[in-house]
Amino acid sequence: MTTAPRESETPEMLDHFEANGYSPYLFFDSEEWARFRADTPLTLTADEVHRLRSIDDPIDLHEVRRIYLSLSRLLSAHVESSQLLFEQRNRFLSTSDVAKTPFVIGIAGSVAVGKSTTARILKELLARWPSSPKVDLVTTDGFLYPNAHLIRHNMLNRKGFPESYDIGALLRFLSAIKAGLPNVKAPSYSHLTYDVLPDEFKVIDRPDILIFEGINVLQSRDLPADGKIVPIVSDFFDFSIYIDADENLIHRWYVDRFMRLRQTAFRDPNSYFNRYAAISEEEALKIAEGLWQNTNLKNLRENILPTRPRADLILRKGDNHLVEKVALRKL
Ligand SMILES: Nc1ncnc2c1ncn2[C@@H]1O[C@H](COP(=O)(O)OP(=O)(O)O)[C@@H](O)[C@H]1O
Ligand SMILES: CC(C)(COP(=O)(O)O)[C@@H](O)C(=O)NCCC(=O)O
Repeated sequence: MTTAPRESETPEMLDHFEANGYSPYLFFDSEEWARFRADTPLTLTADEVHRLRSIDDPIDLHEVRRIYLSLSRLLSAHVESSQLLFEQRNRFLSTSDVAKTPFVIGIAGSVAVGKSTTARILKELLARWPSSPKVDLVTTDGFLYPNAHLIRHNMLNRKGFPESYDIGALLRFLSAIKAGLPNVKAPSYSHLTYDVLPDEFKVIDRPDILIFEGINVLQSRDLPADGKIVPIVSDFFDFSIYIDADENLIHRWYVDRFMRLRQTAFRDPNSYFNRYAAISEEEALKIAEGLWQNTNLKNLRENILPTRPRADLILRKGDNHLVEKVALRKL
């Protein structure tokens, strides 16, 4: 049975385009989307999904089958066609000594929406394609300025906002990846110490696919005063995904996760948040609410949500982190 895509959907999904009575997206509910997996094999086990998911993210094998197999199949079509285009271009240039650069997939969305889980599940699914591609995953938090810099510039409470990232370093990293360079270093971040790890790098050595995940990956920059056009992160993407959910749900996920981390990660004396493991539940709730309202929600509204219409694919989650709707950009 074929599914006829609808050209309009709920107003909250893509209000801007809907308001204009047209949309560059096709919309599917999760059951329609699930059918596109066709005969894509399920290559993950329940235990592996359990291991890959973040704390408080209830994703299970059923959700992987329902949502992520279709996504893996779609991405396989995109990667294959980029390979074909690459071969055609080499014929056009009468050359065979240009190496193919990594296919880069960007994953954006709010803090606490579950980007990390999606990125890790995708990485495993893609690496298990019959062609066994080499797949790497890099998160943008490594490109945050160190806390010492944020404190010096009085912006520790702006962590995650555009100015808290070393955007030059981030663009240099992606340029090097897309130039096909070997052994490109990506800086690391620790959620435990809440800071970048000055001497820890991940070496990215010409993977077939690179997944690049972070709240800021679809953001542009203000035009500099000298009027020079500068590249933006998504110029380096071959495909981009935005993980979406109602802000009230993300709010709940953030606060619930904070309260759960209080009983786990925060107990580690090395945790930046260790001081919140010992305070009363009421006080801890106040801290979590403050971080959500003053930093993460503000950032979502001002800098993250406005980038949603740039994505090639939007996964809209409902209660319990389950994807309810999918929007796919028309070609
Ligand atoms: N304070 C913290 N201590 C330990 N782990 C954390 C902390 N905050 C977030 N994490 C973990 O870091 C990862 C990234 O979280 P986040 O940046 O909110 O993005 P997302 O929820 O979209 O993956 C998640 O796996 C989350 O569980
Ligand atoms: C590091 C973050 C900006 C998230 O980056 P992400 O990995 O989601 O791209 C975020 O986890 C964060 O620290 N936000 C600041 C407020 C807070 O402590 O929640």
